[in-house]
Amino acid sequence: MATRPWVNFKRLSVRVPWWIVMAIVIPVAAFRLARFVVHHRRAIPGVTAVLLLLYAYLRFGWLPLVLVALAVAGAVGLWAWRAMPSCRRFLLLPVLGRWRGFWVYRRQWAESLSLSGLHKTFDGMVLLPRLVGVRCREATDEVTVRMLRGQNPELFHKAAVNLAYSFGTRQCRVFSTRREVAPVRLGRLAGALRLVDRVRYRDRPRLVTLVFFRRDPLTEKVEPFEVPPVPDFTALVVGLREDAERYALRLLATHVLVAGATRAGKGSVIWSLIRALAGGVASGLVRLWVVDPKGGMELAMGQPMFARYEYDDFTAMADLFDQAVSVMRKRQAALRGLVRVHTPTLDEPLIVIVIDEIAALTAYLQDGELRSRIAQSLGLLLSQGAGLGVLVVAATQDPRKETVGLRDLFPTRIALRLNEPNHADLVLGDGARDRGALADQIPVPLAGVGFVRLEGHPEPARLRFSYVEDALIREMAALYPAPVVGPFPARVTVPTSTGGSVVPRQRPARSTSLKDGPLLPSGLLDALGPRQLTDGDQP
Ligand SMILES: Nc1ncnc2c1ncn2[C@@H]1O[C@H](COP(=O)(O)OP(=O)(O)OP(=O)(O)O)[C@@H](O)[C@H]1O
Repeated sequence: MATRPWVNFKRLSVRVPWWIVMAIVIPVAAFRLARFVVHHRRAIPGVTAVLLLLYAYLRFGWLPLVLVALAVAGAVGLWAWRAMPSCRRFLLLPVLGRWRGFWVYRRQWAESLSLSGLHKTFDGMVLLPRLVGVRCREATDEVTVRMLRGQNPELFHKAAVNLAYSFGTRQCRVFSTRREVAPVRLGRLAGALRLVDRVRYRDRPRLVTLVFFRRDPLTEKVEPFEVPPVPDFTALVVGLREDAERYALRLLATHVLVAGATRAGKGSVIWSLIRALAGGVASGLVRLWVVDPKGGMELAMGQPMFARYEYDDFTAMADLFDQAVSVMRKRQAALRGLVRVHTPTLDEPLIVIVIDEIAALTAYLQDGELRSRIAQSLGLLLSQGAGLGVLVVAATQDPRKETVGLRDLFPTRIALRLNEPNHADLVLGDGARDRGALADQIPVPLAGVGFVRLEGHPEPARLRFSYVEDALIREMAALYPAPVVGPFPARVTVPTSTGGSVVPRQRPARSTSLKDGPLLPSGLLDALGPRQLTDGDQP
């Protein structure tokens, strides 16, 4: 016998007047859509595409949608197969940015910012910083935020950790200036483009950029980069930044101090830099004067690349610095009134003095007379040598003033793993640690990871220097030996992996005059400007 239902829903149902519902829903939906499009003009192509697909579906059914989906998937697959980098840059990362902007950031914005203490109350209203845009990079999400009136970037620095965890990441860095800098414009339209750039890249103090890390690209060892035949002293690629972009060090007219606890990877900074300069070393445009006071433990393998190499005789080291001062003085006399920055040429090359442990010369050296002689010469070089093409690149384990009294004379400073929390401020300047340079928290296995100040950015950037293995150093030494020239010939033997030593092939230096023009890349010539070239030079 059929059982009757307990409740007969059909009898309870009410007839819906659909025409009334549609008369309300359609205008409301149209109005909201129009408002969305007005507020998000960039979404117009997407909205148009969705409306067209909807129309196609209503008119012709599923088939057109399936065909469009197949065509789009095929085109994207082909693009990714043939040119993955451009596909990532122009399609995949922007799409990811849209998605994460909507799903991760906008959806949780009010809650996360309020709970992180970044809201304010005014006139009975709760105000929140405005999310301006989200851009995905290889490893990071860059979220641009307009601060409220009465806020400054320091508030965001303090809230950075809370923000990171609120949005499901472990690390958030706050930058108060633009992440990207205006490109160097060359060619016919350069003038007009520079004008556009001045507007486009103008300073906007009320915007901060929150950089959230989806993954840390610095946990993997960074492979050495290719050796440029002509080094660009304004941009020597030596490492990888936390946003997975290459880090280029500007060596032109600066001195570099590398500070790091023992086994922090100071050697990898020096070798990455030497590798980036190797092309210039072989051509004679760069001369490396190397001082290795730890008895040649760190740098001996690259000896053929060095125009001068001192590792056991402290008097010879002091002489080397004195000779560097006299080169500097000669250049001063020759260039006085003509240029402000020396342009390296084969006759007047860039002299880079590399010191593996500067404290061994300025603090630990027992002979007080020699120590003060070295300190005086170094002081002169550091205060006057940069513009004259006599540069100092020094490493130290201890960045305190007692050990490196000349610390503040190094304009470019790199902090690797450090022993004390306050050492980051000593190296990178006051407040660096508060702005994210947690150099004392770099794990021991992450050798070669450190912080630097990028030009124009108050917040330090995190990066990892490339690791140049011993075998590659030997190969570099054989491929890019310094040309033999007087008056300071290098004492050259290369230790081999089997314990013996060889004398590498060395080429005589090619003499040139200023008439041949400096062997510099166009980017550097542009940076130096036409005033820096003497009459006979051909850029
Ligand atoms: N950039 C790097 N990437 C990966 N591993 C590295 C890197 N730099 C150094 N290392 C590892 O850390 C070890 C110590 O490196 P390195 O000798 O350069 O440190 P250091 O700071 O110069 O040491 P010391 O204070 O003894 O002079 C190396 O043997 C290597 O295994």
